[in-house]
Amino acid sequence: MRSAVLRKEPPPMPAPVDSIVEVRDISKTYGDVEALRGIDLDFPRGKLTSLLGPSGCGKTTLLKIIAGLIEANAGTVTVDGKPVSGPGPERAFVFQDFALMPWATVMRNVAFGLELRGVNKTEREGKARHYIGEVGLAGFENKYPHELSGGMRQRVGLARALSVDAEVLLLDEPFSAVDEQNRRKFQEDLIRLRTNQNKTFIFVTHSIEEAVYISDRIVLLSPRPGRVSQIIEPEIDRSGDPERIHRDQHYLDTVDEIWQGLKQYVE
Ligand SMILES: Nc1ncnc2c1ncn2[C@@H]1O[C@H](COP(=O)(O)OP(=O)(O)OP(=O)(O)O)[C@@H](O)[C@H]1O
Repeated sequence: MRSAVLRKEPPPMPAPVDSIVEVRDISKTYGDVEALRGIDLDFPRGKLTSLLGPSGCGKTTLLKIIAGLIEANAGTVTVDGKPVSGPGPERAFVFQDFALMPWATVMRNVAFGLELRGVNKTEREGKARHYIGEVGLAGFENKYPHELSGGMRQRVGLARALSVDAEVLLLDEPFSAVDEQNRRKFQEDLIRLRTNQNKTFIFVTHSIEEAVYISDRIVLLSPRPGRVSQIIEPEIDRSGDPERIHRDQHYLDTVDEIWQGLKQYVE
């Protein structure tokens, strides 16, 4: 006799996430200030993850620990399974203030990372020219930083990070110093670059709208000491007109959901 018991199929195994950066139990204090406590995070390869949270929750600190620019008090960061003990060629940091050399042209600034690695002039300038084009600065190769707008200087910083072929790009509020128009334009460029270049981006921002608009995944940190409070995957369809996306109900609902979670921390 056949059993009457209906057996349920076991649930399908979730697809394994291919993480390029793994953060395990990271804590950081500055003197008496506890900035981060017990951070565990995986950053999927080829995706853009934003770190979002109230001012002072340790977003920049976490980014700099991943970059190897500052040391954690406890915990580990690995990139492709290798422990981070300082800056490395597989990671590039785009600074908030662009950190350009004022006495050097756009070309030299963009090629500088390659120059430091001993790449010959023809090769490094070829590569730099390609990325200058990718970030929309073709024709500005021989200009100096003071001849460029804030938005353009920021693009130079991004082109420099792209040209060293780092797999992971770490961006610390790259849009904070530019006007709204440039910000929108750059967000779109970043979405395009993420798709075309297949790089992993880790991005610090203050803006919920920006995080939802550009991110595959958003990590919400709680107020100091920063801990992971929520991970959101906005799943926005970015194929259409950016204006339409900004009015899309799913986009607006996601922004609101994050705001509801964050507003308790804002006086
Ligand atoms: N070098 C430092 N020395 C002492 N305290 C520091 C240092 N750097 C950061 N802090 C403190 O650690 C905490 C976390 O700073 P961090 O800049 O990482 O936060 P954040 O979330 O990026 O802030 P914001 O959103 O305001 O840029 C803050 O309270 C900050 O004042």
